[in-house]
Amino acid sequence: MSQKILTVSNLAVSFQTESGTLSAVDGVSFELKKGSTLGIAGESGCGKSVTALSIISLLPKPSGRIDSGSVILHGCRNSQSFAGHSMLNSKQPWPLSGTPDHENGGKNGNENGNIELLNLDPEKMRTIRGRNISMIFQEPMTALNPVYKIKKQMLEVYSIHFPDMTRQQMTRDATDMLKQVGIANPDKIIECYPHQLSGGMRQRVMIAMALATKPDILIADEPTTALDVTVQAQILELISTLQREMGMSVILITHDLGVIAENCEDAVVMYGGRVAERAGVKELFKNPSHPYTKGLLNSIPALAATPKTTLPAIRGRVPSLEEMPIGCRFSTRCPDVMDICLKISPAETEIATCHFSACHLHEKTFKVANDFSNLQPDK
Ligand SMILES: Nc1ncnc2c1ncn2[C@@H]1O[C@H](COP(=O)(O)OP(=O)(O)OP(=O)(O)O)[C@@H](O)[C@H]1O
Repeated sequence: MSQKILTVSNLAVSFQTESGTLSAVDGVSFELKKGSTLGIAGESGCGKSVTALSIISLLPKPSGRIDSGSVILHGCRNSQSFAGHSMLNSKQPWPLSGTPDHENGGKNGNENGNIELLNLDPEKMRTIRGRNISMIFQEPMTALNPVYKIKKQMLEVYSIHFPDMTRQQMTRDATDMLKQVGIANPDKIIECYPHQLSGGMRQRVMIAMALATKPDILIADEPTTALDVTVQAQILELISTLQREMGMSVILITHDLGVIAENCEDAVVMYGGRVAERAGVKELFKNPSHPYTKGLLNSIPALAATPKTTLPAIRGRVPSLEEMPIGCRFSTRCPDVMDICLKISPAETEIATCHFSACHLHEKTFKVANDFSNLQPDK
């Protein structure tokens, strides 16, 4: 059984808007295994980014709010023990388990180094963010400051997390890191402004910044969407190489199931802010069960398909949060919709070992993960 590094349980997030309180993420649960890659897939607006931002407390304020749930970081490193080290020179992954969380004072953590990240003190969350969990975004220009050189922005990461390092050490480590992400002339590039670099180079710089602290977990939110196809493949390959070298765990967010198939061990398929299906990738692709997953898979073009083949698309579009249907959120587009789907949200059902689907079609056949007898019609 693989060791877990992150457990998300029943996460619920809402936004306060002019139309009222809108539920963006509702009862999302999954586990990230140590050293592995978990893919989160789904169409635009299904709650992938909101889930990721909730994990590191970066929901837009004040509108975004975590209503309930739990996010546990397992085996959190004690940051005191490595303050001032030049981490890039270490060939070993940082110890991930058994370190007591002294910093946490026992408030959100325990003696196994498990930390509840929701409602963590903002100061402590800042330490976790970057040091333990880093995130890279779809469009690096939104994360890089256009008016500062790469050097200033990279050194800021070091000075926040390793205040004991000298400026010289920081510059050396930053340059090494740029080299590690495949930038050929790092001494020159570090003196550039973001706009002087290509999209692929900027994304590499973002990855270098995110990995400068050798985080335990990297969250990559559509890291290649803004790039052309060849650069996409290079960036995904780079992430997976660095993951192996650093012993990192990765959450890879994408709308592309092909990317999930090639890069992930486990996958979560989200729809309308809920988990439709989750399983190991091999199992998911071999035995897709939720009508939404089946629809997504059917719409992937096959290499062997004849030209002009019409792909079966999922009818309709993802509803906005204001118009989300009661009952199953996929009911308005589902080819297998039944009466019950219009009234009651399906519970997650374990349809095979570690393979969960939230669909009424499966509840009668398989053991329901939650107690179905207590389910009430949605209001
Ligand atoms: N600040 C906000 N205020 C109100 N609603 C929001 C806000 N941010 C996100 N949402 C809504 O939350 C839902 C989930 O958004 P999210 O960005 O997580 O989707 P996503 O699956 O990541 O989509 P994409 O692939 O387009 O990034 C969407 O309906 C979105 O409109």
